[in-house]
Amino acid sequence: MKVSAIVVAAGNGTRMRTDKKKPYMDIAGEPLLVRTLRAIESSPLVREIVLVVGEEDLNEAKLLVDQYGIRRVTRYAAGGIERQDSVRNGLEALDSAPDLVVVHDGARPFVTAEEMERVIQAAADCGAAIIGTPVKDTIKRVSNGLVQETIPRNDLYSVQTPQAFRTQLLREAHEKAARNGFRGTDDASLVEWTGHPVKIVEGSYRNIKITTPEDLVVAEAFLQKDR
Ligand SMILES: Nc1ccn([C@@H]2O[C@H](COP(=O)(O)OP(=O)(O)OP(=O)(O)O)[C@@H](O)[C@H]2O)c(=O)n1
Ligand SMILES: C[C@](O)(CO)[C@H](O)COP(=O)(O)O
Repeated sequence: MKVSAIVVAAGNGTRMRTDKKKPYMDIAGEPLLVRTLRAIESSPLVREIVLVVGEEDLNEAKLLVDQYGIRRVTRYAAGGIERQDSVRNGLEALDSAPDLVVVHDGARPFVTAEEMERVIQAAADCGAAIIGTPVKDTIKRVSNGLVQETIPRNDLYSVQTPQAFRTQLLREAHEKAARNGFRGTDDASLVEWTGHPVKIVEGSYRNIKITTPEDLVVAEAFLQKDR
């Protein structure tokens, strides 16, 4: 079974509020993107990685990959306006047609080989699988500053990446979404929208997305603890 990964790292990182672009920011001595690529490479199942970065950052990304000896990045693609566009560009850049494709955020450096294996196995069984964790907070729907309702959380999950799919299924979902103007914040939502079931694989609260400055503090604390 051939498995390829698409790592999307072409976002603006606006919520991080720094001059340096988020994937190239240093976290405890190493760029965020390098940490994420190493985490993906720790899975023996992933044979090649397509790295999606901002067009203007292609040279910087290639330099990092060389400098840090990341071996499985075989192709690059330029990012799009939204995450969904970046994934689509990554899909188009895939070398051949792998059996499965795993999409992962460049901003999630704490994914483990074990999580990758479980999500890949689940996708091999049923076509589409994603990592998620049960919601810990109480969730309320709010409108105009007023709580409208409290949503029972016993069946709510916070969804992460990696998300793994049969390649053809993900390609068709992206193509259909593009034709119909459907937008989603993750790849699974496109597949769900086509009517195909998506399996949830229980993940870890450590697999955070580095989004705001507080996340850097948490990330450094995790790394400190692991030393
Ligand atoms: N047009 C985009 C938007 C997002 N991403 C990637 O998708 C992942 C999740 O995005 P997130 O970090 O939430 O968003 P950013 O766009 O990077 O940040 P912000 O929303 O704060 O601008 C990140 O690895 C980001 O680089 C991407 O490749 N292309
Ligand atoms: C795909 C994702 O990581 C799932 O949590 C997330 O939706 C991407 O983040 P964004 O803020 O929607 O770009």
